Amino acid sequence: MATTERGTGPSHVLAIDQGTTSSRALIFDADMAVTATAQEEFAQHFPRSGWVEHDPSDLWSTTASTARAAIEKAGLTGADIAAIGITNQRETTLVWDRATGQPIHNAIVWQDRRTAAFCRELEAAGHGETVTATTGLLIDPYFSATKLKWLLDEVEGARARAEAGELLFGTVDTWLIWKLTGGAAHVTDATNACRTMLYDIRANAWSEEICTLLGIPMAMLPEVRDNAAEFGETRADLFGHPIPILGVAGDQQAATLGQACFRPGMLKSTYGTGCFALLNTGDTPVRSSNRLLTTIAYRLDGETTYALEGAIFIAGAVVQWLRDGLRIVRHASETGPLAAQADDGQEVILVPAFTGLGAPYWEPDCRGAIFGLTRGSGPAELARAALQSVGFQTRDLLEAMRADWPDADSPTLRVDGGMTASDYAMQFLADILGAPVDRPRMTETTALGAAWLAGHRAGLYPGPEGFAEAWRLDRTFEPGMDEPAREERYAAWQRAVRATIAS
Ligand SMILES: Nc1ncnc2c1ncn2[C@@H]1O[C@H](COP(=O)(O)OP(=O)(O)O)[C@@H](O)[C@H]1O
Ligand SMILES: O=P(O)(O)OC[C@H](O)CO
Repeated sequence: MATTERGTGPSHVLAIDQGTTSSRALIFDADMAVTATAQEEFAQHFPRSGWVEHDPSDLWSTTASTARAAIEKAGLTGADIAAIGITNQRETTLVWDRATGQPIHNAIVWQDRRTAAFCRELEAAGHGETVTATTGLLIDPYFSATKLKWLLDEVEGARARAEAGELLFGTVDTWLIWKLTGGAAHVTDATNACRTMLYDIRANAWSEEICTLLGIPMAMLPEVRDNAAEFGETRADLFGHPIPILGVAGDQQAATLGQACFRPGMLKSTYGTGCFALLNTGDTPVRSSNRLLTTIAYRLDGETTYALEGAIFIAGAVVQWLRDGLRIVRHASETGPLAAQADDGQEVILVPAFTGLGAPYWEPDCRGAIFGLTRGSGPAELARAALQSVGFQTRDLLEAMRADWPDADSPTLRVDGGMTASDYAMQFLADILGAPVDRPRMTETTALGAAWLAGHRAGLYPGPEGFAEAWRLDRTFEPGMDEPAREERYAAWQRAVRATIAS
């Protein structure tokens, strides 16, 4: 067993980060430093156009095996782990049998658009106001509620079994906790609950009104806890020792915590497959007039802190498209140097609406477009347009945030996620925002946020203030573009988006 500097008790934290394309596990030591990591990708299932599913057993097996691998790589055993923190892809929807633990269907992933027509019906029937006033969200297939309704309607016998109390609903955190605890706990946290479109973010309770509207039996919903709380204990046989699960948060909220955005006005943006920007608005759930989402940033000791969120569906995914679709690069890291070679005389703009547009447009049916191609346009111009599209989309979000929340004292943007490795993309982001962009040394902020919740609850890690002091800057990207050029470029982007939506 590993010895610890601060005594003989367990002093490490295991963070589980169950994402859209892979499951990861990280071990944090008593100083919140990462000492081991493990990662496994799993299959994506696309049974029809616009449908995206995960096999629940893949989510579980990759989580369990990466957790075991990380503990082993760190030279530890389960007995050295004081607590587990879980963070996860949000909104993805699972239903399983309470008695057998058997899922009734694959998980329906957040990106899945199968309920678009039903969402349009709900909107047309005038339910938009109730949904937004209650949940802070907009009616969209992105959220769990209509996916859950689809499962109850389409899987044979599901509705009757749910009404008889035989079926349980969960987002990915709930499913993993159920499996980790051997079916002893059916729980979630406030940040995951608030992405279901079934949760009243002001009352901090499941909304009976919306459950009734969608025909969701409330008995199948998990109990909702604070982000740092007792979520259950792992089965002893999993890691050779029972370990308490003491922290849970949806991945974007965990990144907000990991970036120590504890004060109102602080803003983070995470660049993974998609991009998610969250602005801390304190104890006020700000209602957006610009089609942003009002969401729970975190709930600690029963106190809720809210955020405005902008969700962009395609960020790093556009780089994957250059690599796997167009095959103009072999590695994501080649895109920045390639973009730097692009011809300044050409203005190629790519609107990457591959799965529609998220905030602030919410156009599920529009598709991507490229503008300004010339005979001389090639890989370099496309790479530049792809990386710049992420900056332009972030500016769209920040413009909407500024309009919704003028109190924001032009905050510095803290960035994280895989795509922040691209200096080119981060510099353009600062240029087009006309504001500095801070990249922390620790870019595993999502896992750090989950680890901090669990470690703080276990008494190992400091409270919010002490944690915020530990945040360390890697590099600030200062804006370099002059204002007329910046505004001209942004106006060209806006024209391109309008044309894409109209086409
Ligand atoms: N050097 C780079 N330049 C541009 N994009 C990058 C670079 N490194 C990684 N990416 C992009 O970052 C994304 C991976 O980030 P990650 O945070 O691991 O995403 P997720 O958690 O959504 O799977 C990929 O889409 C990849 O294309
Ligand atoms: O798994 P990620 O990092 O792509 O994040 C997915 C988001 O939580 C979806 O809302």
